[in-house]
Amino acid sequence: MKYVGLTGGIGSGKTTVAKMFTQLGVPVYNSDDEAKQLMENSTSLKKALKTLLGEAAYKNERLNKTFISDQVFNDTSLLGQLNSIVHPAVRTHFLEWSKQQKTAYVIQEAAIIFEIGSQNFYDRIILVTAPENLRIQRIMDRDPKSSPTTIKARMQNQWKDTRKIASSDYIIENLDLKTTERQVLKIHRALLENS
Ligand SMILES: CC(C)(COP(=O)(O)OP(=O)(O)OC[C@H]1O[C@@H](n2cnc3c(N)ncnc32)[C@H](O)[C@@H]1O)[C@@H](O)C(=O)NCCC(=O)NCCS
Ligand SMILES: Nc1ncnc2c1ncn2[C@@H]1O[C@H](COP(=O)(O)OP(=O)(O)OP(=O)(O)O)[C@@H](O)[C@H]1O
Repeated sequence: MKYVGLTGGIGSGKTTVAKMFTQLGVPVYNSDDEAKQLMENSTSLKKALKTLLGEAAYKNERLNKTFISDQVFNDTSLLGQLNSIVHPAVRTHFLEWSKQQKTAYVIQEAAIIFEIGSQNFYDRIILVTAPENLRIQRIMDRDPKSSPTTIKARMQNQWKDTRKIASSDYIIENLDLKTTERQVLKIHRALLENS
């Protein structure tokens, strides 16, 4: 079974693309969602996060996402420490999940792959791109609580597309959905042929 990484900056359209692969029968692991599950349900992760960020990291045992975001996306060192607690747990969980899949390849959707040096873990990497101003607009339309400032704070902690393109196997320029769908189908066929 091949491991395919699906990455892209905030608002590029990873989840939109992931859903297209799901419709083709490909199992997709959503790292953002699974990380949050683990951060809320694993006793050891909760303990480590409270030690790192303080008790305010949780509110009624649920992740205090606004508090954590305000802390880490403006402090590279703190974000690095959070990543080093959460990402190994996500990797272990992803590998367990993969064992239950029966397809030629599985996809791990993850916002940061190159940034944490995990590109060599994957057999192939798909990068979703879109212009930065369009990405900001999409996030603001999706989440009224967001602002250009909070979105740019996350972007500051992600590589620019130009840097990621060189090391990716497939690039999806996600502008109009029909063209994106066609690109997804082409990549799916190529991945099946090569497996
Ligand atoms: C800070 C948290 C609680 C904010 O939750 P929220 O629901 O607002 O955002 P969500 O997790 O859905 O992420 C949305 C987008 O933010 C950006 N983002 C999230 N984590 C990171 C990160 N560690 N580095 C850079 N960008 C990130 C990505 O573009 C991502 O797609 C959450 O993002 C988090 O815990 N991040 C650190 C752990 C992590 O890296 N998770 C990602 C999967 S491994
Ligand atoms: N080609 C497109 N045309 C119009 N809207 C789009 C397109 N692609 C994505 N969107 C919309 O933009 C928003 C962001 O897309 P999506 O959630 O797929 O991005 P993401 O990269 O997974 O975001 P995040 O980084 O926050 O996890 C969503 O509301 C989605 O419906």
